[in-house]
Amino acid sequence: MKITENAREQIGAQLAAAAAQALTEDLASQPRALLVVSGGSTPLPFLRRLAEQPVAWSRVDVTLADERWVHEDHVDSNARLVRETLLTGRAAAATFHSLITSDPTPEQGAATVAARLATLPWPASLVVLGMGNDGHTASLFPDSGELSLALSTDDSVVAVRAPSVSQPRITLSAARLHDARRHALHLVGDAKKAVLAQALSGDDVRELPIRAFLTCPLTLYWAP
Ligand SMILES: O=C1O[C@H](COP(=O)(O)O)[C@@H](O)[C@H](O)[C@H]1O
Repeated sequence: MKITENAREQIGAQLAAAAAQALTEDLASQPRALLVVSGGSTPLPFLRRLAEQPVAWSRVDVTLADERWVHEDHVDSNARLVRETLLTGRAAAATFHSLITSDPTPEQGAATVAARLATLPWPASLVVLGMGNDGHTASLFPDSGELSLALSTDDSVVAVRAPSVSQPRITLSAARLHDARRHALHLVGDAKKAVLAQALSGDDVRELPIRAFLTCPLTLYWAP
């Protein structure tokens, strides 16, 4: 295994241990706990490791920070990623809440998804955010016409279209993503480290939407 792969496995394992601890702590004083995870490529080692953790998974709800509006068996589906990595082994007992409906567009499905999310035990025990090289997190894209709405609305979810991505998306709003006891930012690679440094040195959220979460407080899990 290469050194970077090893470091990425290790940081994924550290985040998995922290997520398990957060869920276990909260489950000691509440009947159910909620975990919000991100999609994309970065979370794979984290989700695989988390699936092995000893948590009372039958009392855990899991949902996503955002989703591409594709069928759940599509290669780009974040739900598929969660089902194939996290919802295996011990964590198969968790209850997953998808951000997708059978509606043809996220605009048509958003109300159904919001109603689904309203049944979950907020605040989440942990929201795990990722970040793209353009500073987007969840589906809060700098070039999206819906960015201002997603940053300001009290609604749970927002349908998003952005020139930089091919598929329509649905994202938890900034307000909903803030509604957690703990936040983690999971990044790999020097390019993302540089974007984070840039985000920390300015304050225009529309330029780098990750800035909306830098004061959560946010625990950084980074590997080269
Ligand atoms: O599109 C997305 O991108 C970011 C980062 O993805 P990665 O592949 O670079 O890890 C992710 O956090 C977000 O949830 C996802 O939908």
